[in-house]
Parts: sequence; C-alpha cells; structure tokens
Amino acid sequence: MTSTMKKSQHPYMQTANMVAGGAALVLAGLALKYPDRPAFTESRHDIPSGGGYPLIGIAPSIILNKERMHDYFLEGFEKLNTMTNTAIGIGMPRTVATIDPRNVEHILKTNFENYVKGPMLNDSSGELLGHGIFNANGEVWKYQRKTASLIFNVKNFRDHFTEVFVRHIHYMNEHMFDVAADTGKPLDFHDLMFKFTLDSFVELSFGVELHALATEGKVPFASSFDAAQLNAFQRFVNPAYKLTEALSDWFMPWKTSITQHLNIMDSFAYEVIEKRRKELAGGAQYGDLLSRFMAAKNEKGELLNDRELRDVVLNFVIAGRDTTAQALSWTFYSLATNPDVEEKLAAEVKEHITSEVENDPAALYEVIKGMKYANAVLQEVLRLYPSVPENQKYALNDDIWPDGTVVKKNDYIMWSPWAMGRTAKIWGDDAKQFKPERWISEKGEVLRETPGKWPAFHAGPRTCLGQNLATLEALVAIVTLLRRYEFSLVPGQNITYQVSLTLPMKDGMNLYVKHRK
Ligand code: HEM
Repeated sequence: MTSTMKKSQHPYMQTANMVAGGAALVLAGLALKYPDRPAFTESRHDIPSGGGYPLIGIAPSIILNKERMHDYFLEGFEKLNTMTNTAIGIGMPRTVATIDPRNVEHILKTNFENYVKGPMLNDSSGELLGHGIFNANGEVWKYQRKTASLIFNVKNFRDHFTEVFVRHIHYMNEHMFDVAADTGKPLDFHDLMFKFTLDSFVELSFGVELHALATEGKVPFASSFDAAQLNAFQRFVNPAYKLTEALSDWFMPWKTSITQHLNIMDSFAYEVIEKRRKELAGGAQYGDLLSRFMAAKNEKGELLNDRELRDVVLNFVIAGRDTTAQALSWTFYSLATNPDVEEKLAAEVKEHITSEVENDPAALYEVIKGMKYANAVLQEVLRLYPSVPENQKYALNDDIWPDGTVVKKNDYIMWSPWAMGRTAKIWGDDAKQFKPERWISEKGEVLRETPGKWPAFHAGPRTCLGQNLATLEALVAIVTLLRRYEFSLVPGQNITYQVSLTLPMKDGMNLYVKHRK
C-alpha cells in the first residue's frame, strides 16, 4: 500500500463523516432555534418559565427530581415568584401549571367542560383504571358518578358505615395496638392504616371480608395494587416507559412484571364479581356499591359486563383505600411532631367520646360532626399532605384563566395541591407550619375554605364522591385511637413521601404505642 492510500479515507467513511457533520450542523441550528425546549415546539414566552435545555427542555430536571417531585414543583413556583408557570420536555407535552386559587376554581368549576382527563392519563394508567370513574369523561363518567352517589346517604353513614369502621378499629386495638402497648414493640402504622381502610372499604362496598388486618405481611392483591399505581405514576415522568419496562422484563425476569401485577388485581376483581353473581342467583339482596353497579345501565343503556365491573371495583378500591389511609398516617405523624396539638385534641376527645358513644354508631356519627378541633386537625393535615398532591387535565379548547394566562387547545394543565398548601402567597408566612387553629374562627366555628384555595377533595362536578365517607372514617379512627393510646415516633426514621399518584409514605412509619392514662 502506498502512503497516499493509507492517508485517504475509504469512500464510505467520507460519506459517513459528511453525514455526521451535516447532522451536527442541523442539531446546532435547531439548538439555537429551540434553546429551552424540544425541537419544533412552540415558545410560550407569555407565561413565566424556569427555562430548560436546548432540544430537551426540562426533561433532565424532571428525571433528577423524580423522587422529590412535589417539592420540586413548589420550588419552581417559589423561584419564579409566580403562581402560574409553564414547562415542556422532550417526550412530554406542554404543561401550564398553576397554584392560583382563582385558576383552580375556574378549571374545576367555572369552565369544567373545557378540561378533561387527557390521553396522557389514559396512556399511563389505562391498563390499571380501564374505563373506571377516574379515567372516564363524558357519558361514561356520568353514569358511574350517578350510580355510585346512591350509596352516599346519611342513613348509610349513620347506621352502617360507622359501625364497620368501629368494628375494624376494635379488631386492631385488640390484636395490634394493645399488643404493641403491652410489649413495647413498635408497629408500622402506615401499613396498618392501609389494611384498615382496605378491609373496611371492601366490606361496605362489595360485601367482601378480605381480612387484610389478620394477614401477616401484605395481601398479594394489595402489593400488586401498590406496584401498579407506582408504575402508572412513573410512566408520567418517563416518556420512554415502553422501552424501559420491556428491558426490565427482559433483563430481570425474576421481578414481577406489571402485567403479572395487573393479572393479580384482575383475579381479585373477577372473584368479587363472581361471588356476588352467585349470591344474587341464590336470592341474596344487597344495597351496596357493587349491587348498584350490577343493576345499573352503562352509557349505551346496557347492563355492565364483567370487564366494566372490574374497572368499577379497582377504581373504587384506589379511591377508598389509599387516600384515607394516607391521610390517617400523615395525621398521626403531624400529631407526633406537634405534641401541643395532640394534647389539645386528646382533651377534646376526652370531653366528647365516652364508651357509650363509641359503642353506639349513630351517636358517634353525630358527636364527631360537632368535634371542632378534630375537624380542624384533619383539614390542616390535608392542606399540608393532600392525598392527591398533583393533578392534571387536558384543555379541549383555547381559554383565558382569571389571572390572564392564555391556555391553548391541547395544552395539559396542572395544579398542585401540595404546593398550594405550602405557599405563603395563599396561606401567609406560616404556610409550612402545622396549625389547626387557622381553621377555627374567632367565634370558635370551623372555617371552610373555597375549593379553589383548598382543593384536597377536588371541586365542581367531579368533586370527591367519598369526601364525607373519608372524613367520617378518618375521624372515627383518630378519636377512637387517641382515646386509648399515646403514639410516638420511633427515632431515626426519615418520614417522607413516595412520589406516586397519591401520597404514600416512602418507608412506612414506625410508632411506639402506650396506653393513655
Ligand atoms: C382523605 C381521603 C380522600 C381524599 C383526600 C380524596 C380526594 C379526591 C380527589 C382530589 C379527587 C379528584 C381526583 C381526580 O382528579 O380524578 C377524588 C375523586 C374521587 N374520590 Fe376521593 N378522596 C378521598 C377519599 C375517598 C373515598 C373514601 C372514596 C370512596 C368512595 C372516594 C371516592 C372518590 C371518587 C369516586 C372520585 C372520582 C369522582 C369523579 O371523578 O367524579 N374518595 N377524591
């Protein structure tokens, strides 16, 4: 070979170099044109933005902050000193986010028709939620809302639900709390609350005795449920989820795949439905949630098939189990870290809850409604620890929000109950402090806030159907447990949230229990 031949490149290499050079030039050009956002996306300089990287937008920040997402959103508003901002990342849609109560009320109530559950929710959680109420829009949503609302009446609350809650609490007292108090061994309160709300909810909604409280460790159905929900949230922040999930299945075949988790949950739901069909065929009569849906007609005027009933069962378990269990866990965390509040609440409990009241569900139901400090404590917990910490909808048409922000058709819009509860702009300089007193008026009445300012239970036509049920369940648990026990945190724990669709504690919460004197 001559030296000239050695130096000159193979023709293919020359072409490859030219292509690479051209691509680099195009990329550099695109990066100049799109310095803070993905290529070919619109600039929205009319709305404050924390910026982003050329061609990838905010994707890296989202990935870096995915374990502390709620605080990351709060910091975004605080850094920009604004209540509305916007961001976009590669593989993620344009999102306009707000914590302005006027905007939130506008989205959820005033212009409700314009904001729907969008394709992104369906993509990330369609397998889990199916066409259930959380995922549905229009007529599919309407018939489910109407059917479910039939069970939330005063008679059910007073005569049935309260009794179910008290019975399960008494079971926990006898088998868990008394044992922990007598032996001095700590217990995982968070795990216990999930079992309490699960057992109570499946009993009062589907007539099933699951015995989660009597089961050592986690019930398989519940583990799969947690995994599927976590996965659904992770899909929100991981545009490449199809690839990463496939790789995980491929390289870690020993790990339970999301399909396996879904199968476990489906089996649970189908068993519940089959059991009920058999009971009904044998002449049994029920007036609970499941029987209402079995007698209902869907949006096409037909009775629901098993797949639709499966969606009902799973959506309602999410609604009825997690949110309330989390609210209870954060309540006992807040009490353990604010002894003065606990003392005040315990005094109110002592004044109102006698053994006679506790053992008479109708009386307990009435007494709890009048316990002002207990109600204020729960509202304060949900201000700082909203069970649905972030929420999102999809704009069907252009709109202008009360603060002047222009929202465009196909934009995703987001509001953050977590950030709203912690911003001084809404709650004043002590926003981050736990102070139930802020909910008590000068006349000693419990203050109610507009749902735009305190959207813990959503607002407008899609307001939480279970608000009264959840409030009752949480207060029954709080007052009956505080009446008997004193709780304290096992030292050395880092109690924090796990980023998910709701607000679970990342590593649970171990508490010591003492009999209250
Ligand atoms: C502390 C406890 C609870 C909190 C903080 C809470 C909060 C919420 C929130 C924020 C939403 C709106 C979610 C969305 O964007 O779709 C919602 C919806 C809903 N909640 Fe609750 N919830 C709680 C407990 C319950 C319970 C115990 C039930 C029992 C049935 C329930 C039933 C529902 C239903 C059916 C919806 C969907 C309403 C609709 O889309 O029309 N929730 N809840």
